Parts: sequence; C-alpha cells; structure tokens
Amino acid sequence: MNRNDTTARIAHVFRGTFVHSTSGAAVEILQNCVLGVDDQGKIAFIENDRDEESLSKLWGFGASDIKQLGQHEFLMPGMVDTHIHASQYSYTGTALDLPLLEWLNTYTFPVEAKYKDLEFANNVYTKVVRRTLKNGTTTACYFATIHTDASLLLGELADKFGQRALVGKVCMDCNSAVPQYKESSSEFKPVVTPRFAPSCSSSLLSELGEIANNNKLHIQSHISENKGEVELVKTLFPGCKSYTDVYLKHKLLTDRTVMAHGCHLTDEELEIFHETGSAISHCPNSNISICSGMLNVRNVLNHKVKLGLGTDVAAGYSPSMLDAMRRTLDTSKALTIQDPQHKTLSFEEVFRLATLGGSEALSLDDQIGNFVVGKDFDALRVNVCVPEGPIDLFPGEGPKRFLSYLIYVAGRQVVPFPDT
Ligand SMILES: O=c1[nH]c(=O)c2nc[nH]c2[nH]1
Ligand SMILES: [Zn+2]
Repeated sequence: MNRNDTTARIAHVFRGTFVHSTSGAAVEILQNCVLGVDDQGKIAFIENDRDEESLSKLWGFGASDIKQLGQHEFLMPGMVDTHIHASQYSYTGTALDLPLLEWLNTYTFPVEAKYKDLEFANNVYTKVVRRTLKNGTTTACYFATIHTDASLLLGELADKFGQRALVGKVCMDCNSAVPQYKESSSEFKPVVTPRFAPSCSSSLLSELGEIANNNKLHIQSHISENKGEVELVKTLFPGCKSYTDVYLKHKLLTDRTVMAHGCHLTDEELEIFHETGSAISHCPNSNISICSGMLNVRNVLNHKVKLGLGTDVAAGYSPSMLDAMRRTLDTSKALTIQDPQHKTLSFEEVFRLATLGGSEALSLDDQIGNFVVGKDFDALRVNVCVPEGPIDLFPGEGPKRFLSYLIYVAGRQVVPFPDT
C-alpha cells in the first residue's frame, strides 16, 4: 500500500461490494472492500477493508467519511454506449418497418435536417443526455448531424449533465434522397464522423482520414450493417477489395476508430481490424429491429478485435445499455440455435463488453472501464432491492445473482440531477 501523490486529498470513500471486469476475469466481485476517490475524481485506492485503519491514517479520512453500501447494493463501472445517434432520439420506438437504406431516406434524413434549428436540437439533445444518464450510460459516443452549432450544443449539454461524451458532427456530401441534407466540402470543421461510405465521396473520406491522422482524433462510422449496403459499396468503390478496404485506403482505420455493426464482415476483414487496432460497436437491437443481420461477437473476439456495445438509437428502439446487453445475449443464443457449435456468450462476458470492452473500443481504457487505481471514478451505485422495484430477492443470494438480476430483470439506478 503506497501513497505516491501526497498532494491529492480524499473526497469520497465507499465501503462494500464492487463488481467490475478485468482482462483476466469477465466479472470480478470484490467484497468487503474500501475504495477512495481523490479530489481530482480519480481512484486513489481499492483495498480489503481489513486495511481500513492504515488507509485512513495514510489518506487522512475518518470513519464518519465512509459511505457504507447496503446489503443489496454494489458499485459497478458506468456503462459505455459506443454508438448512439442523439439526433434520432425524437423518433425512438417508431419507424422500424424498413431496411437500412430505405429507412435512412424515409425517416432519418428528413428528421436530421431539422437540426439547423437550435431550439429543436436543444430540446432533443437535453432529453437524450438525461435519458441515457438515467439508464446508467456515463460515457456515450454520439453521432449528431451535419450542423456544427447543434453538434457543439450536444457536447455542452453532455458536459452540463455530467456525461462523458464523444460527439461527432456527421460528415456527408452525397445524398440524393434528401438533397438539402448534405454539405459541400468547404464547410467542414475537423470532426471525424464520415456517416458511412455510401454517403461520402472518396475525396471527403481522404480529407477526413488526413484530419484524423494529423490530429490524432477519434473516428466513427458504420460498416457492413446490411447486405444491400455492402453491395452498394462494391458498386460505389469498385477499386476496393472490400468495405473494410474502402476505409483502410482512406486511412480511416486506426486504433482510435470505432465502426458500428460489422454484421457481414469476412474473417479477412476482421484481420484488418485486428492489425489496425480498430474497434467494432455491436448494436444488436438495431441489427434485429431493421433486419440487418446478426453479428457473431464470438468470432470477432476470437480475432482479437476490440468490441463494445451500442444502442444505435433510433434504429435500436431502446436507449438503455441494459437492453443492449440483453439483445447481445439474445443474438448470441440465436446463433447457437442455428449452430450448436457456436459458443454462446455468458452474461458475465456481456457485462464486460458494456463496461471495460466499451472503454477499450473508444480507446478510453486508460481512464475508465473498471476500478483501477489512477482511473476516473466513473461508477453506478446499484440497489437491486428498492421499494416497488422489479426484482424479487430470495434468501441466501449474493452479488453474482444481483448482477444477473440487474442484467436480466433490471434494478433501479438513480441520477440526482441538480434541478429534479
Ligand atoms: O443504423 C444506422 N443508422 C444510421 O443513421 C446510419 N447512417 C448510415 N448507416 C446507418 N446505420
Ligand atoms: Zn448508427
């Protein structure tokens, strides 16, 4: 037990059960532990509570400073939504009757065009940030729209409500369905979110690759979501060997890239993801809702490709990462029904994908994802036994069962917003 940084002071101490993932364990349950948070919001220590006395001397806190977690409570890392369209939140739970390309032209582009109106943007963006926080998403990787002012507003709102957000101003210069909803290259600000290959010219993709590499920026886009889209990309980029090759050739596959979906990627393409350190955001609700495909997560993990989960609102009808976990399990089980040799994902593995996996997919695993000294204290306090809650407990149950209940049945997470 060492205290290297003598200037940091302790702001919070929690005692109780902590549940998180590590590289070696999909779920690690730390019982009877104390966790200290310094005044910079970083985890200062996490130790067994038998060392509490020496810790309190070392860090200068008293017994009355300790927040004791209840018998049915635990702390877990905040969930990471690696792919969500904030601008589509206004029609979540509707418009799921068309496949991807028709869905974009009919529902999505006309709605996204409305974000030139900042009042409209303010209303929807406030709601989506608050809603996702209430659902336990402490980090979100957002697609906004092509409008710079509204995209900046989304970043400000996330900051105001305390959500860590990556915000992408969407870049697209090809749109024949809704021609007013696109931009010309000269208007761009350096935000690296090519919508997907079919709505970007080769010169736009090259420019974005250049900007991202020169400034070491994150990149997000979509890839191989639906078979019609894959065919379209073949005709639009005949010089490229595959959809992955389109992004590779435009220098858009880096270790800060996250590509949504990837349902129809070949093993050869997954190898390129592995080599470049690019990640996949698995969006199972969306994949089923608009009948895009079923990603074989096991195969992606076997290729050692980084993978997180995404809600993909509004092609995904739920903004909840608990839902994303359940749909991930459902898809994995459907793949096992099709092929009994398929090794079904466990709920523990899915928990890791929603937390540590997401942080890796966004290259934020040096800051968040699990309870490690020096990382940000980014946590959810979960109580599986609240009045009128959805979970019925039975004698003798412990934290592992509580975690399973949380994923399958859902506990209640409370976000005390300043004005509610
Ligand atoms: O699910 C999706 N939602 C979108 O908005 C989108 N744009 C391109 N490809 C897409 N896929
Ligand atoms: Zn998407």
